[in-house]
Amino acid sequence: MQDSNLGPAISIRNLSKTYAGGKQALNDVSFDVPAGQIFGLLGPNGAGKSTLINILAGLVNKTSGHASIWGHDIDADPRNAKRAIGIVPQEVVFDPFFTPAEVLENQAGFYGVPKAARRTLELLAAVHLSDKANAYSRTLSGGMKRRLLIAKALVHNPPVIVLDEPTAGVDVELRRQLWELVSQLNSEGVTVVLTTHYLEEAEELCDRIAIINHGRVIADKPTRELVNMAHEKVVALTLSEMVGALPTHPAFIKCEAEGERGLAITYDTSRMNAGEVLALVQAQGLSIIDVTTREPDLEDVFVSLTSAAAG
Ligand SMILES: Nc1ncnc2c1ncn2[C@@H]1O[C@H](COP(=O)(O)OP(=O)(O)OP(=O)(O)O)[C@@H](O)[C@H]1O
Repeated sequence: MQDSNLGPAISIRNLSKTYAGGKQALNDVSFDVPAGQIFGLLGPNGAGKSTLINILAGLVNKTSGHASIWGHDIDADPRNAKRAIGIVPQEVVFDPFFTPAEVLENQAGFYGVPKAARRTLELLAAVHLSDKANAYSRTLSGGMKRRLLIAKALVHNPPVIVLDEPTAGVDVELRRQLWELVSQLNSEGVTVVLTTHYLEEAEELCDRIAIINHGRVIADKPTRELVNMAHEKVVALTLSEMVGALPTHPAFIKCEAEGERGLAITYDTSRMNAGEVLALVQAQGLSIIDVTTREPDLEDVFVSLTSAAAG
């Protein structure tokens, strides 16, 4: 059973990692993963996400700083820190001659889970693999293997699981299934950390998101707040006649003609609202016959934050 923990599920303080060749993969990283949440760790390729996960998993040694999992410091109490976390790796690695039930039994044995406390059939049911319990792993589809990996990470009943790019390269249907599985686990009380390249996935699933870039944390906020950081919106207008001179205003970030009678205005939402944009366009003598707007999304924020940090 899980021991109780009143603090964050994961706490990371001033964590740095420089690899033997001199590459600094993490530079003074600090953040908390609140217990009970789905937490997204985002960043471009090479940002340091895998390094961070591998440190938590005990597979890579940090250079300096501290990390604790469910209240257990990874240096002072590595045994309990490891027992508190289940890692779902990016790559699917199974012995093809074991069956899903055997894969889970072997993993339970590895963690020293007594036979009576094992949950093999329950876990297979949770990942919708009951009917494959005794099939060879090599006969499973890619999606089934990914689900089996999740069950494998759960055999020791960890309060925290980390999924490294769980939906990389999977089709839309399987992605939806995995999202449901993650949400279901979370609703049962498991804290979930996931890394992903799909911003839509992070926006849909995660309560909170940290963005890491060049080994540094450049944002760490509730998802809603992060998305609202994009102070840009677009109104697309269809005008009754050809656009001559494009309308201008200091709060317009961009104004572009689209086709013969279209106009796309990107404006600063901290300075005006859509109604004011329309009024300004009309005041410049243009007659509007249709309007659509586009909400900012996580991608807008991600691009602006990571490109700002690169500059
Ligand atoms: N074992 C290693 N030895 C030397 N450098 C490494 C090692 N592992 C990773 N790096 C370097 O550290 C940096 C961070 O890599 P890391 O794999 O943590 O990034 P990532 O954010 O997980 O990227 P990706 O999304 O591509 O997996 C990269 O520049 C990478 O080349």
